[in-house]
Amino acid sequence: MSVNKPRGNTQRAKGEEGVRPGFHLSLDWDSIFSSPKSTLAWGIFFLMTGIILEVSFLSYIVTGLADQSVVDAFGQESIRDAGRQTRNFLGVVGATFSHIFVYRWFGVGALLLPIVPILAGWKIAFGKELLPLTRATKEVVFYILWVSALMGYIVLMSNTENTLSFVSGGIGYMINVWLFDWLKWGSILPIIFALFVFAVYFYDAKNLLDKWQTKPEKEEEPEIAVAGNPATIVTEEQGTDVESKPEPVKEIEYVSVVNDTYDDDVVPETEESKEEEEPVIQNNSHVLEVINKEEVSKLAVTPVITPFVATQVNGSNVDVELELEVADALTPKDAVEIPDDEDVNASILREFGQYDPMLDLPSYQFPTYNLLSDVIDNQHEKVTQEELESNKTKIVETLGSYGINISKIKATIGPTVTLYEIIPEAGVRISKIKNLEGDIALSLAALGIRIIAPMPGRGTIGIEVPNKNRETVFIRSVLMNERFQKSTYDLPIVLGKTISNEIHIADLAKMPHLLMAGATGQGKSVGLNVILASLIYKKHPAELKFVLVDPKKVELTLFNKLERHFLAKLPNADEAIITDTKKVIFTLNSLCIEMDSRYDLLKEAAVRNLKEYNAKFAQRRLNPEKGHRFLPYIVLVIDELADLMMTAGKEVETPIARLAQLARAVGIHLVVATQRPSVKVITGLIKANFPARLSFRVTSSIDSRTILDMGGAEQLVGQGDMLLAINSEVIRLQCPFIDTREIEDVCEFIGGQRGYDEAYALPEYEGDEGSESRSEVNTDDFDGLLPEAARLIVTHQQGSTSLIQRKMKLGYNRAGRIMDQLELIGVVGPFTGSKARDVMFHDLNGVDDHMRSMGISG
Ligand SMILES: Nc1ncnc2c1ncn2[C@@H]1O[C@H](COP(=O)(O)OP(=O)(O)OP(=O)(O)O)[C@@H](O)[C@H]1O
Repeated sequence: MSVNKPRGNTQRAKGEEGVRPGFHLSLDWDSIFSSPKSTLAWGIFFLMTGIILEVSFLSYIVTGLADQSVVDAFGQESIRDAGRQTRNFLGVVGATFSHIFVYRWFGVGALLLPIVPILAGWKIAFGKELLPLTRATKEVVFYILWVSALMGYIVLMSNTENTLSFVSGGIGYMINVWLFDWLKWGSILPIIFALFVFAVYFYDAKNLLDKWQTKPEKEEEPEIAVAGNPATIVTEEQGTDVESKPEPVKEIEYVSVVNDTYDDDVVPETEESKEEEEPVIQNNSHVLEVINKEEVSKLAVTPVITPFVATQVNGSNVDVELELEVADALTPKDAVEIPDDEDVNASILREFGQYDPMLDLPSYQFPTYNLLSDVIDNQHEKVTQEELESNKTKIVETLGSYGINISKIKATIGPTVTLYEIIPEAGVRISKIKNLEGDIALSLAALGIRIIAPMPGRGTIGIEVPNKNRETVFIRSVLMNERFQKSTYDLPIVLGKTISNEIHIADLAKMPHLLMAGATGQGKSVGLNVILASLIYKKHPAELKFVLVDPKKVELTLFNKLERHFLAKLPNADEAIITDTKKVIFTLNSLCIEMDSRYDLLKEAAVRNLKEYNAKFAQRRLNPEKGHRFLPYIVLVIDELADLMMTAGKEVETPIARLAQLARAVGIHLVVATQRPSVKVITGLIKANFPARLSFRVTSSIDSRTILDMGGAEQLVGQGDMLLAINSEVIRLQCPFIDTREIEDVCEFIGGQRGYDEAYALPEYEGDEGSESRSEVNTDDFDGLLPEAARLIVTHQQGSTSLIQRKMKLGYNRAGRIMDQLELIGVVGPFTGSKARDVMFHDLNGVDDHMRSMGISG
């Protein structure tokens, strides 16, 4: 727990010189407080402390004076003797504690003190709050002092200091002695005033009073209380407040992510708005004041938020009626039309705290690292001195034989390759070295030479030579890496180890999509699994959903177990992992609908991206009654694009391109892998929208150029050796290795936990039934020129009615009818306004086959 860290630091600061440093390093406060056993032990410790204090205090109240002499004599006689004499139920310890807390300090008010350790202990031990801890602690502190002061007044006024001073304790008595000098008997007034101020601020007494005043004549008054009961009374008793609600989250390691997701400055904003909105709801004169302050929009709080309250309190609509009355008194129209981005319902926020999606699955446990194999990589020396020397000599000799002299050479040993950086003598042209790439490779007799001339930002020329013994980078080591664990990215993914053995972590949310290519067996599937595992280890199921498309049918099936935690699927779909091309088309279109509806929500909330939207939702500034909901990130993973493009062409390309173009801001990100990085698969449209591209080894430099816009990927050495190109930067990385068994264990670990009732539901795609019934379309009514028009449209790749009109010399009406029929049979997309319709086929054979399958010929 982060709260404990300072303790470790303080210790270090104080006793650094005197204590061996190793001692401090071995104290892992995090694990002391976070392991289940120690949490239970600490919880019970606090519980016991609370109980001991309470028993001691109660006992002292009964036997206090008798024990006072024992406590006073403490230190002058043996503990044993003192123990025998004391009458406290808990002996000398009980008597001493009570003497200090009751007699010296707080009097009977001290009886409240043990509530704090008891609540804290319960929370630590059992992970649940009996009452909200923060709020209860504040109350306890206030009442201890207040009761002490009140008792002090009574004792002082009744002149019973000698017999009853323990009732008020020293503090309460002294307060009254001081007040008495000023106010005589009137010193009770500040004491009562303190209670009043506390009640106003802490229980929002003014709000309650206002509520009571605005509808005194209403018979429904008691009903409101009843309707509000389940939520209101519970919260009042429990005293839920903004700070206390998110506390359970802190107990899971997750807190850093939560903090990142929601900006810190959110809280003060909420606090302010709390204060300002309350008058608006209830009192006309306050409303006018607010208008003067140009905070008109806050009026919208009234009608918009109340239905939300109503739902929260068992669907009662009493509050709704009340609030509409107030709004009518002003300008109801204005009030309704004001956008709801100012809809901050302070009372809901105060009562329920910030919305925390993770509380849907409060007991969710993140997968542990021991599910991953802890093989320590080959301990033997990876690259020997001889290997380095011999490569160096060969490089120097080869270049020398072409008249290129080197002034300096430096080697960096990476997991898969060693980078030799050379500085040629002055006057040598870089292109000359680049041209000798093949010759150098030949003379080094090694596969996978890659020459980087010049190394960006280094002023050198790099030659990467594969190591004889390569290192496997195991997933466990990278996921346990501190940089990954502390990463604050929204969607952190580990991509691999760089040549200088650093872990390369990227934020998929910023990428914002990733295109992967690689010939068969070069590590694509392992790479995809690594990406999925990174996200699973960092994200709570409430924050992230996967849409998994696996046309190969075998690669992603293991993730099936995550269905009720991390997967999203179409309603009525049997399997969450999509293997069928037709279903892929539906899913992609459904994702487009999800994207559009998310955009609508963002627009209505007047925010620019998903993060801002969710933060606003968490602050309860968006009304679920209006369709607002917490939006998890969605990551669409397609394991084999080539397959889909070959079978469905435009039908797949168009939605993918649309998602890639637009979905970033609404938290939908794509990871698309393909074996064949040909231009037919990675079309210009797709490529243009995937700025981040990753290539494992490919078979030709043409493929490398298609995916990376540069050669080099054909020179990689396989088994996860890869090049990552983001914008114009290219990095060579070794992908971590994750085994099928490890994936299986992780998925089983998560799948075995309580999940959601079902997978995250994607919106229904209406084309669903439409396309199913395409084969049942009555083709008899179709225009005889339909096949010809279809070919014309496909040839020109332009879905326009005027094209049919011009080329086929038809009237507008007939051409229009034909266009509608083309849409019906799925050759063109729906009408999109002024733009031409999308053409769903890109070759004549495809469209002919399609028409034949529908019984249309000609
Ligand atoms: N990062 C890695 N580290 C070590 N070995 C790896 C790594 N990635 C892949 N391999 C090895 O390569 C083999 C093939 O990997 P993978 O199944 O990921 O290839 P692929 O590109 O998905 O092939 P295909 O397209 O045929 O499914 C793995 O079984 C593993 O032995």
